[in-house]
Amino acid sequence: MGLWQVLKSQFLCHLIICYVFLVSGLIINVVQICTLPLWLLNKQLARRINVRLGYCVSSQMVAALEWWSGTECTLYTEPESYQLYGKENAIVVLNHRFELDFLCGWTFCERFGVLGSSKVLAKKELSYVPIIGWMWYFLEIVFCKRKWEEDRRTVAESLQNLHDYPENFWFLLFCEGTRFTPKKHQISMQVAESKGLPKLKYHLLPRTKGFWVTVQNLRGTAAAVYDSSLNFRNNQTPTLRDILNGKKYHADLYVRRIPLEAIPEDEAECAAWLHKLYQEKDSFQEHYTQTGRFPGPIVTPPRRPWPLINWLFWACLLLYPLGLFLAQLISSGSTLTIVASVVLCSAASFGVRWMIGQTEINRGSSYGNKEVPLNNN
Ligand SMILES: CCCCC/C=C\C/C=C\CCCCCCCC(=O)SCCNC(=O)CCNC(=O)[C@H](O)C(C)(C)COP(=O)(O)OP(=O)(O)OC[C@H]1O[C@@H](n2cnc3c(N)ncnc32)[C@H](O)[C@@H]1OP(=O)(O)O
Ligand SMILES: CCCCCCCCCCCCCCCCCC(=O)OC[C@@H](O)COP(=O)(O)O
Repeated sequence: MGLWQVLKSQFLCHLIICYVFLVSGLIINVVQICTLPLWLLNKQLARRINVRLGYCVSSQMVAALEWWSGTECTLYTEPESYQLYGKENAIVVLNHRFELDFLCGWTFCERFGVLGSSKVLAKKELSYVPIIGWMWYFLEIVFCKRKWEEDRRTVAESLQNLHDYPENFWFLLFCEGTRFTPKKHQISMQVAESKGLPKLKYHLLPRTKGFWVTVQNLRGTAAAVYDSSLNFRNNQTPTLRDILNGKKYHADLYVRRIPLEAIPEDEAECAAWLHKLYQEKDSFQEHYTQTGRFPGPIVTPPRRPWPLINWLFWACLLLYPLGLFLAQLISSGSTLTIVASVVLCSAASFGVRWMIGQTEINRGSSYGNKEVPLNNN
């Protein structure tokens, strides 16, 4: 192991990265709150400002993946489709198997210039996560409770608000609704069987209602669905902790562009279309398992320097006052101040651990884990 690699695994480095993320994130949350009056005066300007503020936060995590861990991301797609990425609004359908799938998604958003404006249909619980969750309110992220009776109205309304969004965006949908575990897979395949649908090997059975409501409400706003399949080389399943430790991975992403007009408007037909899509996605994963690659040509966009520059900017801004504060703290010799600082640091460290825990599959929700009465035809 080289010296640089040893350095990356040091707790002090993680402390610095987390400190910069935490403090800059909270500053950005405060600035976002300050943009509230602007929403009344000039909504489009407020949105554009928030896109850039959001970028300052999300791109720090992208920088950790691309520059700190050095993870490589390869894109398999048709060159004609590649020309359009980042230049139109799109609905992205991605498999949900990895703790880092959202971060790989963000990386591609960054490379195509839509990171600040990227959106997702996210579970409501994520809106309470400090910094990221709070930031998402201002980025008009669509939250759902995963209870269709409650979601059908709120999700449709939030999607309608995106009609006049001033920047190109990608709207991410994890149609599986939860991350893959063997138990959730087993239960969802029982549901598939009860519905007379073919079994999937690499995916959970997709939930079709969110997809239908998204497509219907973004017709005229989004031009296409990007059917995306992610995998990591050598069967690896990286975690956010691995990335903080500077471990390098190689992600492969396969994207097919499907014009939105190709998707049926009728709810039942749209559901059938999505089930067929997931059967195709399953065959792409099988191809990957057999051959170690996805079908189609490779056209990988290079990583860009902006996430690193953004991180360096915040690091310079925030590490200097921290150094001054620590020097003063030590020279003051006040036990009370020292104890108060230690308590504050411990609370912050606990907070970061909790946030990282949100990305871990073994701390995931029980959604899709419960046996359902199988009375569907
Ligand atoms: C190109 C690179 C990528 C670019 C990336 C772009 C942008 C990045 C932006 C941000 C990144 C941040 C990422 C953050 C990640 C956060 C993601 C999440 O939070 S995922 C969880 C929330 N999202 C979803 O759940 C979406 C999918 N769900 C739905 O669509 C649901 O329908 C719903 C709208 C949420 C409603 O939920 P509900 O539970 O009420 O679902 P249903 O009504 O659909 O369920 C009943 C239905 O399902 C059948 N059923 C029952 N059990 C199961 C089971 N175990 N598996 C499958 N199906 C099941 C049941 O029979 C009913 O069937 P039917 O519909 O026929 O009646
Ligand atoms: C620069 C790097 C600094 C690192 C410091 C720590 C930062 C921690 C940030 C945490 C950000 C969390 C936001 C995104 C989390 C996405 C997790 C996810 O994918 O959600 C899962 C849901 O889809 C389904 O949930 P389950 O039903 O599987 O349960």
